[in-house]
Amino acid sequence: MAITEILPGIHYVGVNDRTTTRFEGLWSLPSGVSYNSYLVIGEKIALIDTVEEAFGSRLFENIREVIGERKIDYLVVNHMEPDHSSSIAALRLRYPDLRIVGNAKTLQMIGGYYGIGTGTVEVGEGSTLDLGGKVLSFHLIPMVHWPETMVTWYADEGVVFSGDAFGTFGALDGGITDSQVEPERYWDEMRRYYACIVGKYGVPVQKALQKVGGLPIRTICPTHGPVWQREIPRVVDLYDRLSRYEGEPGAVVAYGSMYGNTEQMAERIARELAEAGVRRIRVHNLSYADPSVVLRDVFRYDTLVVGSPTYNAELFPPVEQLLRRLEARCIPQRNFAFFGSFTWAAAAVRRMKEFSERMKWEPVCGPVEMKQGYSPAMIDPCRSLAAAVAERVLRK
Ligand SMILES: Cc1cc2nc3c(=O)[nH]c(=O)nc-3n(C[C@H](O)[C@H](O)[C@H](O)COP(=O)(O)O)c2cc1C
Repeated sequence: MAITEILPGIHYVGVNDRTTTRFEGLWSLPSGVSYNSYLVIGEKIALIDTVEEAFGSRLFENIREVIGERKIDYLVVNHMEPDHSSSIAALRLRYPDLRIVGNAKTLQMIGGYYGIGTGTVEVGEGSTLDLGGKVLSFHLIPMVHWPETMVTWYADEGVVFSGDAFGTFGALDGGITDSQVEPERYWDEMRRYYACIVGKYGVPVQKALQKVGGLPIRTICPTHGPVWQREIPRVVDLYDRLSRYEGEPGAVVAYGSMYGNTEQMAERIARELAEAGVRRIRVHNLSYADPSVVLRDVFRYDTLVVGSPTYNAELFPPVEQLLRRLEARCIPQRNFAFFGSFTWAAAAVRRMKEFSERMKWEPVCGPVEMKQGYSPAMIDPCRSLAAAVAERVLRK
């Protein structure tokens, strides 16, 4: 079997990106990201998805290494986000007879992005494509996380080409399948990818899981990260819990602070949480923390405590940004508590109360509001807030 052959006639031809610093211009990539693409070889050859345009020549080399001068007959486009579709135009130039397979929404987007309107094959829910010896079928999973998204299913081997579903950040350091890599390295990266990229779409992900969950899957080929075989139960369970927004017992304390006074409240609250028996506590100073890590932790844990100074009669901007991101992700439930500070006219605590009302998160207890500097007088109120939060975290 060739080095890239995952299963007979199915090859990994994706690439690693270790140079882009921010995915979507937003989310950090401390250990890179892979753009996965797969060749399915029957009597005819299909390529499933492409890679980010800047890495197109490497994709073409990888394809050539597997099939030499043979032609690709079909490109199946599961997902149109440009990190997977932006090599389509170059691929078409290289293989002019290539037919592009996608659903109606996909084909419309291919026209809009790449000006391609000919040599296409439109498929819908349950359509099949016979490669001669290998039959692929297509199943729509809209809004995971774009409207045109679909998965490709190869029933004979139980392989689902799942697009971004079940994907992770993190380049593939040598290994391709989960038995060739250390899976532990990827769980936090899967959470971070989910929270940043897919997080808003819990309901469509649940629908997709119900649809795909009915298939006897033995291999998941996502568009980012390892190919899943051994770890499928864990991967599906993680996606299920993330898309139900189910947090594990644990508390995130996220705060902003200019001069350290609100920070001292945060430190006190975290210490009191630990004293009360909470073991999983993650404290983030929002001016410095990586926003993708904060989002990951909020998705992971069931409790969130937020602190903010008043800043020009509003929340401190990094706190405001976090709360907006949480609102955008429609997280239905978290144990929530908040604290804040001001010097002459308070606003931060009021804004956080309004946030909890918009989210329909019933706060665990009343807020702690501090006027001017931190002093020992703040210890008791911080302890009371932490006690109420700890009781909720430990109740499970
Ligand atoms: C640029 C700026 C704007 C501020 N705006 C307000 C305000 O509108 N109302 C208020 O009561 N305090 C205001 N403050 C005072 C801060 O709220 C106060 O310094 C802060 O709560 C102390 O917390 P910290 O030490 O954690 O930064 C402002 C401070 C700065 C530096």
